[in-house]
Amino acid sequence: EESTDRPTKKKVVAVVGGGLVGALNACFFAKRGFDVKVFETREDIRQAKIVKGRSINLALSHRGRQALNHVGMEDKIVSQGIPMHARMIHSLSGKQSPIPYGKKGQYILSVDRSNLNKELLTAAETYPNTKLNFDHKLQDWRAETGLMTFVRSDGSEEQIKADLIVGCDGAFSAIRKQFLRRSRFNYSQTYIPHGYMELTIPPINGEFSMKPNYLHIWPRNTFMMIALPNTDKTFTCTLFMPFDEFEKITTGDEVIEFFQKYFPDTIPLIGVDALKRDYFHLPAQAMVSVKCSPYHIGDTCVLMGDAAHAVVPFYGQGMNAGFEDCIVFDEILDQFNDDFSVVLPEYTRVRVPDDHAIADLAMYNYVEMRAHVNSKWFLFRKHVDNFLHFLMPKTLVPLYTMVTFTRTRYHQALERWKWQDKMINRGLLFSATGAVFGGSYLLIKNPPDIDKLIVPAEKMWNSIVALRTS
Ligand SMILES: Cc1cc2nc3c(=O)[nH]c(=O)nc-3n(C[C@H](O)[C@H](O)[C@H](O)COP(=O)(O)OP(=O)(O)OC[C@H]3O[C@@H](n4cnc5c(N)ncnc54)[C@H](O)[C@@H]3O)c2cc1C
Ligand SMILES: Cc1cnn(-c2ccc(OCc3ccccc3)c(C(=O)O)c2)c1-c1ccc(Cl)c(F)c1
Repeated sequence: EESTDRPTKKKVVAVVGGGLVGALNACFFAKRGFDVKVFETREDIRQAKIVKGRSINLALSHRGRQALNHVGMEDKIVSQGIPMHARMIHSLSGKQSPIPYGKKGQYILSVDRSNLNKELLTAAETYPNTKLNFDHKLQDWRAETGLMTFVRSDGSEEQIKADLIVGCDGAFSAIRKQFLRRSRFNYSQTYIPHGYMELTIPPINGEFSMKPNYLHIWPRNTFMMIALPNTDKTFTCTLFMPFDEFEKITTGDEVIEFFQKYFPDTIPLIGVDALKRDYFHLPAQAMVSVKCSPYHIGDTCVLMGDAAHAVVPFYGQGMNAGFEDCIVFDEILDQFNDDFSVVLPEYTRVRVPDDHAIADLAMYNYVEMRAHVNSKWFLFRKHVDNFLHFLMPKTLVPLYTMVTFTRTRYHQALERWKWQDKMINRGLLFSATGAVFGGSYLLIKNPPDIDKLIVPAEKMWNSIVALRTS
């Protein structure tokens, strides 16, 4: 007779990848009472000296904050971040133009990547039902049995079985490899021609050398640079540029010549010697966009974070989307009482359209900024967005606002933006037609002295053309 008082054995959830999403996911699953085992290929970064390579700071916005809030981490992480209330657009002449994101409370946060990862790992470790296993690299796994093989840095192997495997092992996921061998698994990856490189703006006399509470942007069409503030009063600049442009610059003098031409105001801020040194410190890094579906296999495995959807960083949403994955999965676990056989397919059905939408939006931003966006155009577009939103706050919400400051589903934000764009174009068309007919009527009624009209019209046209092309 099965004893009724024996507690049902806790299901084992293996989180592969102890990066930002994996560490947060461990907290989500641990909070639900699962037996959570995290496997991370790297050593414990809380003991390691420096984490090389990846972007040093990130923009945390509403979606990511909501996920942190769910596991009680929002206040801690926000307190260690720096609010950015507006964009600060740097023109070629060095003029700085702030454009607020919107209402008072609407700001994004610059957070340190490594510190965030450490805090989340420590938070996961506070749950008695969570075990962190570092120096565990997933080598292989089997969907049929849920059996995983990990290899250690000493070459030894370890086999682990779990009820659920959560692949949070990033854009080059080893978990996803098994998905690629299966029929009807859709996969696409795109490396963009741009690379990125990080540079540092040090403090001046112990103080920030630029206004700290801004997302600093130098939009130069093909070349773009951003700077996010750090708590040590430095800024981390990220230079985005085509690889073949990076490759043309081979000497320190050529670096200075390039910055003199495109980002002259940053030379005294970064420093000539530092610029010459840091530019050659690490090679430019690649950026890849990965889309796939389904996100699950049976009731055994699910992909989340960059393992499911790596996006180009031109919307500052990759981590926020991965963090939101955790909330969505948790909500579906609630809905279907932790029944993985129902939860996993439902997660794919609900989440794939949204993660694909943000991947498309990020790529769209990249293409749009690369092609059209210099500082004048950036300012014009954002002021138009803010003006239209001011006129009709409920009807016309800027896409950036929906994506960054709400939890509007990404695919619905995209659809709404397309609808709004159509309305604005129709509106512009309607008012232009009205102006033409109305103007013609007035002209016929009382013809003006045409010579006085040509000059201002030409000036207006030239300024519009200049906006688009200079
Ligand atoms: C230049 C740049 C700027 C960015 N800026 C922003 C931003 O401003 N805002 C934002 O929201 N996002 C930003 N992102 C995106 C963000 O960095 C990623 O979306 C986020 O790091 C994804 O987290 P993740 O945990 O899914 O993957 P990762 O952070 O890649 O973590 C994966 C983890 O899995 C581990 N791992 C890998 N393979 C294995 C294996 N076989 N076995 C075990 N462990 C393994 C890795 O060591 C790593 O710890 C940016 C990205 C870049 C490149
Ligand atoms: C890290 C982070 C967080 N958010 N954003 C972001 C992205 C795009 C934006 O507008 C696109 C646009 C401006 C003007 C016209 C069309 C589109 C805005 C904005 O509206 O301020 C903010 C970034 C970011 C990341 C990389 C680059 Cl290169 C960059 F410039 C900013």
